[in-house]
Amino acid sequence: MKLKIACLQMDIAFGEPVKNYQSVEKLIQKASNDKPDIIVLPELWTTGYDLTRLDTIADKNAAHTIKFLKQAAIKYRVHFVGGSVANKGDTGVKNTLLIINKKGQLVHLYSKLHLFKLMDEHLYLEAGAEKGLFELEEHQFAGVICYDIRFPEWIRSHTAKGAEVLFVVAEWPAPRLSHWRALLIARAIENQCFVIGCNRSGQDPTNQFAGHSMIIDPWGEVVAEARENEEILTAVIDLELVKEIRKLIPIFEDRKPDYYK
Ligand SMILES: O=C(O)CCC(=O)C(=O)O
Repeated sequence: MKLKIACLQMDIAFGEPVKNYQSVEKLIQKASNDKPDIIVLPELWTTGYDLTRLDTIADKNAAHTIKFLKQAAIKYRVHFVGGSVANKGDTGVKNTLLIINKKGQLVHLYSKLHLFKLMDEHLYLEAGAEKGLFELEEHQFAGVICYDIRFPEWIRSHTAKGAEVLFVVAEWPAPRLSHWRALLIARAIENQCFVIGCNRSGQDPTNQFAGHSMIIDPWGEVVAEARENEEILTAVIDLELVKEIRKLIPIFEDRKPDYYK
């Protein structure tokens, strides 16, 4: 099955959800001219890293964002890996990835498991407890968030269950661009899966972000890569390639998980 992917590599207005919904609405409309199957948004796209104000600006139960993406999914007949948003629940705020299908149904929610202490996430966010696995069009996919890609065992726990594409939504800072590129390519090669990394561009009061969203095939080849500024990055991926490469070098059959404990 072939899928056209569009990553919305966008700048994010710091702590201004209303502005961000408006710019995302325009970007979705623009991306839709190309008739993508899946639109991907970056991490914390409604608020950015305005952590000290998250409690007031987070979306209660992600309800507003879910409604917004459901309407767009139906209007443009497109699936959303809807980036992550600050999602306020009863016990605190989580950094939650939203998967909405083209019928406008909420398919899955995944909240970031590994909180990034270098950016104080652990002081303002609650970690999630669910996996990032989800199904669209009868195929298995996985979605994770930014720092999660530094935990290959977490990613493997998804691909070992059949995920053929790994979506990574991020606010990855520019000083570690070389890590972003190397880690995404490594995750693609070692898991023999497509990796779609959707990063933000621009800056906030403390960070310059890297951009460089990437679409990587299961052989580790970079199919498409954005530069540092706002851009809609598009590519068609063919899931047959996952099957072919997993057959050529059958790492999932050759694994010895009993020895890895
Ligand atoms: O791991 C890194 O270097 C960046 C992680 C990050 O920025 C995040 O998880 O938000």
